[in-house]
Amino acid sequence: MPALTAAIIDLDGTLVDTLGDFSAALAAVHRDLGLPVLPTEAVGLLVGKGSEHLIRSALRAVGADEDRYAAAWDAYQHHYGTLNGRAARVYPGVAEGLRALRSAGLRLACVTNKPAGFARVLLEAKGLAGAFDVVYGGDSFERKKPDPLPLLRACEALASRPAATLVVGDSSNDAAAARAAGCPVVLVTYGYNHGQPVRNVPADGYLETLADLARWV
Ligand SMILES: O=C(O)COP(=O)(O)O
Ligand SMILES: [Mg+2]
Repeated sequence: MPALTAAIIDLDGTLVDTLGDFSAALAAVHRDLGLPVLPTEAVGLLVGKGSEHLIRSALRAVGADEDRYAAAWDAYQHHYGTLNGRAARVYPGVAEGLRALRSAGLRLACVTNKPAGFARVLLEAKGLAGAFDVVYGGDSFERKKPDPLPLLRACEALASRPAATLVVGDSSNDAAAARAAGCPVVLVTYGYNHGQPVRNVPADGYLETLADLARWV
């Protein structure tokens, strides 16, 4: 691997455990619509492919009609906006890992499938915003991860070649986007990964915590 000049880090399941926020917001949506509420573990299997996917999959999981989607989307914007960050916790080792990358001179981007507005508010609330040169969300470009587009745009913004830009994520979605963009990728072992064992996803390495990033720079 060439010397790294930048890193692109995923948000949900990598920097912050947001499952409590997702679960509370979806529960409020389903209550508003008079639908059954999904247990948190079931929500965890649906996180990582953006809000549209999450809302649609949750409706499908409780047997609701497709035509409830527009109302569910509006309710979700409201509830997630209100609850954003409340039940979310920064994972152990994150502050240390980000410090190691910054002190090695790397430029940093946060690229998530979460809408950019929600992502920026969450990073700010958790004291992580200052670490990042740019933050992009699932609504920043025409396509989201696993498409490589958001990662390629982040490389441009950071003036870093993909081969010298390390992607750090928690799911097959991050790995597929990184591979397609030509970026090396490491995956954390504590995230969501759609409920599948993350070590089955091909990657350049696996991290117990982001503090292990010190070995990569
Ligand atoms: O699906 C989401 O909203 C969040 O996904 P992320 O893992 O890309 O941050
Ligand atoms: Mg993630």
